[in-house]
Amino acid sequence: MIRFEHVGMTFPDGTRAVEDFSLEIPRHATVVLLGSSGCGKTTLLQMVNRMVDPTAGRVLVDGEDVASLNPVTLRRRIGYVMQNAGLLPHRTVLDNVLTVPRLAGRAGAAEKARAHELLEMVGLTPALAQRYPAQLSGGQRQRVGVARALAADPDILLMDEPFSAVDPVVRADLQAELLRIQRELAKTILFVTHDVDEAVLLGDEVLVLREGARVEQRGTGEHVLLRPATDFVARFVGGDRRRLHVEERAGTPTVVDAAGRVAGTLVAP
Ligand SMILES: Nc1ncnc2c1ncn2[C@@H]1O[C@H](COP(=O)(O)OP(=O)(O)OP(=O)(O)O)[C@@H](O)[C@H]1O
Repeated sequence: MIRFEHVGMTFPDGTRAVEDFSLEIPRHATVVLLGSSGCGKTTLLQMVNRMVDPTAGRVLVDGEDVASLNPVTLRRRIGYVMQNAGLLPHRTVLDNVLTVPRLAGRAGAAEKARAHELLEMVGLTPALAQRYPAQLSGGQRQRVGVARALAADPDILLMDEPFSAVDPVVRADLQAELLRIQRELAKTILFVTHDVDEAVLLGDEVLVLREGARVEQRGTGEHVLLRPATDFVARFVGGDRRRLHVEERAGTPTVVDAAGRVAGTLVAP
């Protein structure tokens, strides 16, 4: 469980990245922070693993104030997947996945076997384990990033626009893979994106943010699409340009993609 209690962040240069933000993310849920560039999404995410310490309020992980926890120990408990994967270039794929176990002094046969399992889980063939990041495609690198984040078996995954640097087809594959992994592993996921379709697809709950991490709307993705609470949300989720839209099917508001396939039904919040 992750809980933000009235957090604020004013950087030393006076930039007020987060004004007053509160949120509780239940265990095993995926919550998506959706908003345009600079609205404070990354700052919020990084408060959870103490890459940023808020200047107001507090963040709790499983009931503990993260400010009271050692940042290094905390980060080993929390998986972090960033844009462009952030792999170590001079380490093989396998070694990259073993980064956290190695830091914790546990990179024996059992951890190596688990790393191979994780690579398979994210859809990579065993032959890739000995390659270096530069010898992989962007999509493969992102998969390694996800495997690395899972290697310490964390309860929490922080994902900061993890799929934004790949083409739409690879992106759709990675999203499907994440949904499958989440069904199997049931992590608590905080996911940042500026892609509305991605937010609707992945989020049990979606928060639409604007500058200062002000919450314009929160609810299921379908609700945000069907009933934008403000003009800002309506503009942000667009109308005609959406791949996903809502239409009435057999009396039920149904989310349909551009090809007419059903992506979900609307459930009251
Ligand atoms: N170290 C810093 N010092 C000063 N301002 C900062 C710092 N880090 C971030 N900011 C500012 O805080 C605001 C929020 O930044 P943040 O990276 O959280 O936004 P974001 O929503 O994640 O954006 P993006 O989608 O572009 O990654 C921005 O105005 C940014 O310029």
